Amino acid sequence: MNGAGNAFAVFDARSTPFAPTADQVRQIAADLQADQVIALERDATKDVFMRIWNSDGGEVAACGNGARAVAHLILEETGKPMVTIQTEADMLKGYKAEGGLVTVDMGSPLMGWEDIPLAEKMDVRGVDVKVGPMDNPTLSRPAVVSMGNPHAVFFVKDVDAYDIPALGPLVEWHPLFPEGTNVGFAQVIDTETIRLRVWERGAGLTKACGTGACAALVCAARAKLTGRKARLVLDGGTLIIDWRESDDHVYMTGPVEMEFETVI
Ligand SMILES: N[C@H](CCC[C@H](N)C(=O)O)C(=O)O
Repeated sequence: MNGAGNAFAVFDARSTPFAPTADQVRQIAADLQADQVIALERDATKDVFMRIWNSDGGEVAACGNGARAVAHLILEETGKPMVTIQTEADMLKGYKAEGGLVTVDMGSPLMGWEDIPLAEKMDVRGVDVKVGPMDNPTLSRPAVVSMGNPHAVFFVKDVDAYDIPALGPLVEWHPLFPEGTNVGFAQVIDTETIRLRVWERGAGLTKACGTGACAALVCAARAKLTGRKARLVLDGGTLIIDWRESDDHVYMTGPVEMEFETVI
């Protein structure tokens, strides 16, 4: 399945257990050119439990576009107006939106150093990660936030001016991030539009990143660079991110496509 350019291999494990090894995940992701591998499992109280592995084989707790793809599947399957998806990180709600789009309520952003997590106690507004020459760093002072997974967002003048495959890994596994981090390169176009490219933890430069889009909007709004709702323009598509004051939840809306389905 494809969510705004993010490619997923989704396995329905509600009847047949699916517990791949890291090597098997890597092989599946390579064979199907998937950014993440996702397994749907039964859940005692929610419509489905969603497990997520990055293409490097590591299991993670959150995947925004993956949640939208799963929401689309379960909304179609059940005909319900809203579906609940449990992940390691949070309980998410999925809804049909206008124009065949799908919305997922991603819950509240987490901003404590232990939420991200960071390697030491600090005010997250003071994170000073430098990349490149110390006297004239290529990147510095990312905004950091967790959407159930860690994100470091650099606000830059031109996202296309950066060698993301060279710079991304230097931040992804920086010692300040003991569990690694996703690395966003965000260019504020206007108060309602952000151009975003993401070097994903465990998956590299992808065409879209749902939690990355949420993270970039939250960090931009927190810094008063945009309002609390904006269009996030990624290489693979556009997401509407709305960080609502009413409940502090971040709502992500965008396209989902079933690329092909098979029985194995
Ligand atoms: N690479 C992310 C997981 C997938 C995130 C992305 N595909 C999304 O849509 O949120 C991580 O390691 O936290």
